[in-house]
Order: sequence, then C-alpha cells, then structure tokens
Amino acid sequence: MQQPWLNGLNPEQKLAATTSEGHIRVLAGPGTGKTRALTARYCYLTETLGVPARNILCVTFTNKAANEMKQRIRAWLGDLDLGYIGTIHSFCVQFLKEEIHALHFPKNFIILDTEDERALLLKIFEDLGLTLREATIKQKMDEVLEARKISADGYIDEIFTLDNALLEKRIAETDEVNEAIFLRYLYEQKKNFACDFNDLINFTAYILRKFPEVLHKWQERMQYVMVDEFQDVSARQYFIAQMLAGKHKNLFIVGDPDQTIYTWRNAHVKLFLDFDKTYPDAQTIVLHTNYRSSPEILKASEALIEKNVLRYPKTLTAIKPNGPRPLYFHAQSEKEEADWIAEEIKKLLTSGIAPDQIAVLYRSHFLSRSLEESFSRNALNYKIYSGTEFYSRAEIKDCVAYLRMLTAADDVAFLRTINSPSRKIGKKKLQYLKEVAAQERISLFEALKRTVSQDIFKGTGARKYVYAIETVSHEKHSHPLGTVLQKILDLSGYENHLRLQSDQERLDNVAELKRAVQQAGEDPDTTLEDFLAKVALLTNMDGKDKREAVKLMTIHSSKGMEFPFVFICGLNEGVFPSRKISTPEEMDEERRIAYVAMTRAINRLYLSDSEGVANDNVFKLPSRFIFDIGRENLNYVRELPQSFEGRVKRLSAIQTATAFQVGELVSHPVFGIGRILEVNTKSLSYKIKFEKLETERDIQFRAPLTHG
Ligand SMILES: Nc1ncnc2c1ncn2[C@@H]1O[C@H](COP(=O)(O)OP(=O)(O)OP(=O)(O)O)[C@@H](O)[C@H]1O
Repeated sequence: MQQPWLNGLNPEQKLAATTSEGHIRVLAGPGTGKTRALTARYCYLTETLGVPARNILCVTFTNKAANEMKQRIRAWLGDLDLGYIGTIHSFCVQFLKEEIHALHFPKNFIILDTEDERALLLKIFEDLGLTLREATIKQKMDEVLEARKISADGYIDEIFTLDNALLEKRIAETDEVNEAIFLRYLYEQKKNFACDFNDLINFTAYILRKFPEVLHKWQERMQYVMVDEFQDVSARQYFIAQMLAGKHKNLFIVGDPDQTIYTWRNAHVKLFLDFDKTYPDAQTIVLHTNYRSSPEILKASEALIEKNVLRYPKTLTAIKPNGPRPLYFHAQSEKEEADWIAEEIKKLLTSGIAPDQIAVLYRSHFLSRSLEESFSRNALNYKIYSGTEFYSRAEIKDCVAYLRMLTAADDVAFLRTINSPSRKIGKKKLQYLKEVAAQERISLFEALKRTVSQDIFKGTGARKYVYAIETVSHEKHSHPLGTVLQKILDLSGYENHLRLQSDQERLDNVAELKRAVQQAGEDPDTTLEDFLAKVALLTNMDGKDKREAVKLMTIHSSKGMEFPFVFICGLNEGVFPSRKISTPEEMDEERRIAYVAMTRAINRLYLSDSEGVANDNVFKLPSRFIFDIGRENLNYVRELPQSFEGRVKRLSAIQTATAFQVGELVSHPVFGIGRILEVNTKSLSYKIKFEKLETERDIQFRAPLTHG
C-alpha cells in the first residue's frame, strides 16, 4: 500500500506516526517536525488503519494550526470531513451543541468573548450602583470571573440548581461585592443562555463528569485522541482529553515542556513531565532532529534553556549546514538599537532577501514604538502581526488627541477626548455644541468655552475639561514637552481613568509614549507641534501596502512559526526578563519565552539591547539571558563594559534568593521573628511585620534573614 504521508519521515517521526495504540508521549523540541509527524499520523489512522475521521479527536492550540493541519491532510487525502480537528474550545462548542440540554441550556446558546464579558460586567456595575472608583472592570474580570471559574467549577451547580428567584434572593442578601458581582454575572448568563470561554471548558468537563451516559457515548466515539502543543494545555483541558480517551485508552500527546509559555493560563510543565507517572504503560518518543535552525542558532538556544531547573533534558541535533553565530548588539540608546536593526534589515534587503522573510520579535507590545519610528525614518515597510501599531493604539491616540487639544484644539481631537474619561456629555449636548459652532463658525471647543456656564452643562465635567486644556495650553511653552504631557494627563483625569481600569498593557504603552515625548523634548528646538507632525506622519503609514513587509510581533504570537531571519530586541533586565517576575518558576518561564523566540530562526539570529532608563526609571542592564547563552556562542558587535556581567549576576543572585514567600515566618538578627507581608521584586525588598515592632518594615532581600 502506498503511504505517501510517511515518505521522508525520520525513524522517530515514523514511529510517532505509526504507533497507534496506548498512551504515547512525543517529546518534540523546536523544529523537529512535530506538525509533520502529527499530520502523517492522522493520515495513517484514517487511510492505513481505516479509522473514520469522526472517531479521531485532534486538539490544536490555535485555529490557524488546525487549518494548517487540515490543509496538509487534504493535500494527501482530498476533501474529507475533518470535523474533530480544531482547538479545544471549538471541540467544546461541538460537544455542548449536542449535550448542553443536560444543563437545560438550548443548543443555540450564545458565546461571550472577552469584549462581551467586559460589557456585561459594566452593565452589572451599573445595576449594582458600583462606580469605577470602587472596583475596576479589568480587576473584576481577573478577580471574579477568571479566578472563580478557573479554580473551581462548583459555580456550575449554582447556575443550574438555583432558580432565578433564589439567585436573586442570594444577590440581595450578600454584602460581599465580589460575590454580588459573580452571582449577578451568573444570573445574566442564565437569563441569556450565555457561555464565556472558561465555561466552554468547564461545562464540558462538568457534563462528562456528572452524566455517565454522555461520557459513555463520547468515549465510544473518540477512539483516538491526540493533543498538540500539550505543554500549554491547562489541567482541566487535559482532564477532558483523559475522560474522552478513557475507554479506548488511546491518548497521544505531543509537545515540548521547554516551550511552555502559557503558565498564566494554567498550563504547567509538570503535566507533560508526569505523563508516564499518570500512565505507567506510557511510551515516550523523542524527536531530536532539528530541521529548522543552523547548528549555531541551536547551540545558543540550548545553552540558554539548560539554565532552567524543571525540565526533561534532551539533546537536539541540527542537520542544517553551519552558519554564523547569532549576532549580539549592545546599543547606547534605544534609538541606536532600533537604527541598528533597521540597518541590518536594509543590508539583508539589498542582498536580495524578501522583507517577509524577516521577523522582529519582542517581549511586550510597547517595545514596538522605537522600532516603528526607526523603520519609518528608514522607509522600511513593516506589519505588526500581534495587535495594533503603537501610534494607532486607542490609549496612544487618546493621549495624542489631548496634546492636539493644546495646539490645534480641532474638532476631531475634541470629540476623541471630551468623553474620555466620561464627562456625561451625551449626544444631545454634543448636538447643541455643534449647532453653536456652526452658527458662530467656531470650533466645538470654542463653542464649549462660550457655553460652559449654561444650565445644559450643569452636573457634567465640561468645566473641568475646559480648565484642564486652558491651563496646560497657557503653560505649554514654559515647560519641557514631557512635563506638558504629564500635566494634561493628570489634569484631564485621563491617566487616572486608565489606572482605574488597571490595564497594565495600556499603562505600559502610555509610559512608553511619555518617554518618547520626553526624548523629543530633549532637543530644545522641538516644539509640541513638531512632535505631533511626526506622529501624524507615522500613523499615515497605515494605508501602505503591507504584503512585502517585515513582520513585527510579540514572542507569544510567534509560537509555532519560523522565519529565515529573526531579530529579538529589548533584551534588558526588567524588560526581558520582565520586572514583574518574582519567583524562580516565573524566571524559568521567561527563559522558555526567550527559547521559543530564538528557535524561530532558520538562518540568522540577531539579539540586541540598549542602555538608558527603563519605564520604571531604573538604569537598563543587558538581560541575564545574554550571559546564560554565553560569550562563546555569540558574536558581539561591540564589547560590553566589563562591570556589566558582574552586576547582572549579582542582580540575578539577589532575585533568585527571594527565598521567602508571603505569609512565611522569618527571623532577623536584631528585630527577631516576623511575618512576610509582601515581596517587592522591583525594590528587591520584603515588607515584614515583626512581632516586637509596632509598624511594618521594609527589609532588603540581601539582609541576613533565616526561616523563623
Ligand atoms: N523529516 C523531515 N525532513 C525534512 N524536513 C523536515 C522533516 N520534518 C520536518 N521538517 C521541516 O522542519 C521544519 C519544522 O517542522 P514543523 O513546523 O513541523 O516543526 P515543529 O516541531 O512543529 O516546530 P515548533 O515546535 O518549533 O513550532 C519545517 O520547515 C519542516 O518542513
């Protein structure tokens, strides 16, 4: 029998593709062809063994990965119904459409995405008479919805066993805000027959657990269960796969614990590592031929990941021909770093490389700002693959509109800012302003200034808005640009409004804008108008043809991809690894993220960092990852000042020495016994309440503390 799907596979890949029975774990390092092996396995099951597609569940991490797999399979097998190849969420939707009646929901239940959740919570805030000051939407999404739905699924009993009247009574009785919000949310869900993303997983797991006849039916159906990117599935998703494979006992998982980068969504390296403990009959197949990267890139990546503690040691062999070692550039400033990247890209383009062969990866969205500015100065076409370009992000547009209110005070900027934050100036009032402006042939802002004392604006924030714009506008020439921006953000209440939503990514972006404005202001000849003109030109690039463009994206969104030329920028302590890291486990995850980034590269890899001051005003040092990789594995464009390595090592030693956790008892040579109240990794100190001292004290990590 012809089996073209097995052609060209190496012996381990072939073994993975053709071992159909039992519990099988495939440890597949980056670039070892796991997608290829998985696809071959699917064809082997359906064609060689004759298993119907409806009896095979294949769980992928993203829709994109599912589509790619389907395409490859169809190329071999023609048009086939590949119904159960998809993400775990899409499987759950299929499952619930058939089974959700068990929970008295109709099969046309609605699915709430994150935006819907946010909107629903806002409505609940209003209904409960909560103001944003008391609690913020983002906080509540994390604290109430995520936390409660991820940690336990007892809430499902509540939704389905309590009738509406009882639920309403519980809401009325509780005086705990989070409980009230949560119950209300459940009430709304029930009323609208709505499921959010967590529910899709939870309801499925719940039905499988509580309804044996349903479990039986699906176990019968799912004769082969395969899970791709297993390192990033959560415990509950794993539970679903285990339940489904419970009868035929054919569970095939493939992944790489070194690439676990979704611990924050409850994935855990241990689930993969412990598979053989859970299933003592499990067979482990290791794919160790790396087809993707040059030996030099692979060696540098391996040197980095070896510094992690909790891992399954593996050795990868590169089969690509030798190439240059990864290049490392330490820049004196962010601008120099971005310009260096732009210059290197230009060299590649001149040598005939197509722009879409090149990717620039970064840890966080805000890092794209200096790159975008440099690329536009250098007329390089780029496309942001994850999220929006820096100056097109909503919060940046808001800030820029506020700055424009200080210069042009045009109607577009006015309409963007007047109700952000909300100032209770609704449609009717705006209509009134438009009429005044049209009659008098003046701008909307001018119209507001003239009418602000009228009754129509009573009880609104109009007067404060006018005051903020006027005050900062008058002072704008006597302060540096950075101060002007800070003042308008303070007086308008905009920054506070963002803070209340506690959306860290937006705040990071605004902090980055402040630094850009401050840097622009360092040139005394640059006026606010000049800065705004520069920004306008940057945003005007939006319409350009992006097909032939360099790709910019966060590392998380580069998962599973590969590019001939990869740049990783912003390799600084406090940025990557991020300053938010507080435990050795989190540091391991940062290192895995760096590993994922490095192993995307096929031919050449470029690493860079820059000196200067970070968002938190701390002097930036090169990332410890540069030293983890080792001098011998990198080509340095410029030598580092000698003191740097020692400083970074000391910093890492102090951070990994955060031996104590919140709640632990410690003993101090002078203050005696105390309890850790906070671990502050930014200031590298603990907050401790000592028994014999009345007030709490900040004590540095390096103080001689022992377990109390
Ligand atoms: N047996 C093989 N012979 C030649 N090339 C192969 C073979 N298997 C895989 N490749 C090539 O290796 C590269 C990586 O394969 P694939 O994308 O399947 O890897 P992966 O294991 O899914 O990677 P990652 O986990 O890093 O995302 C691809 O370019 C693929 O064509």
